[in-house]
Formats: sequence, structure tokens, C-alpha cells
Amino acid sequence: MVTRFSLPSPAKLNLMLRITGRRQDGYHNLQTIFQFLDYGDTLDFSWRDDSQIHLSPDLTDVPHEDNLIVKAARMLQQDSGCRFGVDIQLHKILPMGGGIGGGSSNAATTLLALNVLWDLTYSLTELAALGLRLGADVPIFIQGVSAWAEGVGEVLSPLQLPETAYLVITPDCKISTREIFSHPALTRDSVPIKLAASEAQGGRNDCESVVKALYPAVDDALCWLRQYGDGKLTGTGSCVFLACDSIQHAQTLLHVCPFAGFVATGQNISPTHQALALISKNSS
Ligand SMILES: C[C@@](CO)(OP(=O)(O)O)[C@H](O)COP(=O)(O)OP(=O)(O)OC[C@H]1O[C@@H](n2ccc(N)nc2=O)[C@H](O)[C@@H]1O
Ligand SMILES: Nc1ncnc2c1ncn2[C@@H]1O[C@H](COP(=O)(O)OP(=O)(O)O)[C@@H](O)[C@H]1O
Repeated sequence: MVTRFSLPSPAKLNLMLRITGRRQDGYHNLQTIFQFLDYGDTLDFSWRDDSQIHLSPDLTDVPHEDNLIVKAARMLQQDSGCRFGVDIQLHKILPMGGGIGGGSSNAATTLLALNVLWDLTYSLTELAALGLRLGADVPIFIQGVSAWAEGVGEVLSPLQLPETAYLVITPDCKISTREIFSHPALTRDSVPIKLAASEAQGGRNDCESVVKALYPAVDDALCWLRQYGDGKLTGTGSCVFLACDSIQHAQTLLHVCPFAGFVATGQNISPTHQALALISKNSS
């Protein structure tokens, strides 16, 4: 039995995002393309023989019980009736409210890890259904392959994409997803399109105009990126990104960039799943 291991909890990008309607419950129907990055947080998990769930350190501004890691662990413990517990150490590098899915990724990594640590036998579909209760973005991180997504982001069709190098700018502002989705000026009537990998190159993000109007720092970052190519917003922001010819090209741009950011490579298989495959290989 594996009793301690570490897993990556990667960022995602929305390579395009269309909002095609609003449901009765207030959630929006989307069409988006998700790709993972080889950049993100790391979580260390250690098995406990009591039922306690410990997480450290706490995140500034996020009460312990609201942390999606704690919520995910408690949810799985309750659903499975498992009597074990866990110590979790979080190494956070992803900015919060950046549209790169850090909280959802942390929740998904926790569900995937505890399924192994507690020797449970949930399928990915079952874990994704549990994860959806925590956030619309959790299922993509559970499924772990780049995808075309519809519904609220949980109806996933795997998609092979070029594993492009990206420059990601992280403007110094935290954006609430709820704030953007409740804005009266948000475009929410885009015509649905058919699954098209070509959208990954040219697709737009329907949140862009509202986000730029509310957050000038995002507008500034996009203007800067667009000197060099087709800069885009991910999710509801605040991060913006540019597909580059190579990692070196992305690093050269980061070097002259007046804003904070990072360089990463797109991944069609989530780094969490890549690491889990190694853990199960080494333990068998
Ligand atoms: C917009 C996207 C695109 O990937 O990413 P982010 O910018 O948050 O990373 C996601 O759909 C976000 O997913 P997630 O961050 O898990 O959202 P949730 O916690 O479920 O929802 C936060 C709030 O956003 C609104 N919301 C979210 C998703 C959706 N399809 N329609 C919505 O209207 C709802 O008002 C909800 O109360
Ligand atoms: N483990 C966590 N990591 C990040 N954010 C979390 C976490 N748990 C709860 N949150 C809350 O979720 C919000 C959204 O976080 P995040 O997923 O990083 O951004 P986004 O939805 O913009 O991609 C944060 O602002 C924070 O209040």
C-alpha cells in the first residue's frame, strides 16, 4: 500500500471560450477548449490511521473549511464512508482568481490522490461527478486529458492539441468568476459551433470585453502581448497568454515583459495523471 506521495496540481488554459446561454439555475452554458500546463502547485499526501484531515499551510483570505482541498477530502470521506485521514501539505505557486483553475485543480488532485491513498475504487467518471459539486472546472482536471468542453464545462470530448509553449502573464488582480458571470454586459448569446480544433488557434473569449472594462491591468497586459501575436484571456481572467514558437521564444518575451508571468508548455495529459501512472507502476 502507498502511504505517502506528492502530486502536481497543474494550471489550465481556456484556449477559447464561448458563452452560448444561461441556465435556469444561473450557470452558463459554455463551449471551451481546455489544455493543461506543465506548471502548477504541488500537494504532498500522507496517510493517517485516524479520520482527521489536516492541511497546511492555510491560504491567505481562504478560511480553512472553505479551502477546496479540505472540501474535496471531506466530501470523499463522507461519500465513501472511509475511516482513514490524511495530512496534506500545499506548495502554492498559482495565483488565485487568475482563470487558470488553481482551486479546481487542487480539489481534483485531492480526489485523485485520496482515491489511491485510501484504497478506494472510484472511476474517473464517479470522481468527476463528485468534483462537479465543488466547481464547474473540477471535472476536466479529474478526466486529465485536453478537451473540448460543453455544458457548464463538464461535458468533455478529448482533443489532441499541439503541445505549444506559452508565455502567461499574471496581472496583479484577483477576479471572481461569479462577478464576471453576473455582469449585465457579458456576451451570453454566442451561436454554438461544432467541435473544431482550429478554434484552439483563432478562437475568442466572450469574457474579454467585460474583464478589460473592469480590470485595466488585464487590458494593459493583453495590449502588450498583442504586439507579438494573438494574445488571449483564459477563463474569466485575470491571466492572459500567448502561444509562442518555442520555450526560448517565450522566455525571451518574458525577459522583456513589464509584467509578472511565467513560461510553460501545453500538455494533453494532465501532469497529475502522468505522476499517478508512475506511482501505480512503481507500487505494482
Ligand atoms: C470560467 C471558467 C472556465 O474554465 O474558469 P475560471 O475563469 O473560473 O478559471 C469555469 O467555467 C469556472 O469554473 P469554476 O471556477 O469551477 O466555477 P464555479 O465555482 O462552479 O462557479 C463560480 C460561479 O461562476 C458562475 N458560473 C460558473 C461556470 C459556468 N459555466 N457558469 C457560471 O455562471 C456561477 O455564478 C458560479 O456561482
Ligand atoms: N486550494 C485553493 N486554491 C485556490 N483557490 C482556492 C482554493 N480553495 C478555495 N479557493 C477559492 O477559490 C477562488 C478561485 O480560485 P482559482 O481556482 O485559483 O481561480 P480561477 O477560478 O480564477 O481559476 C479563490 O479566489 C479562493 O477564494
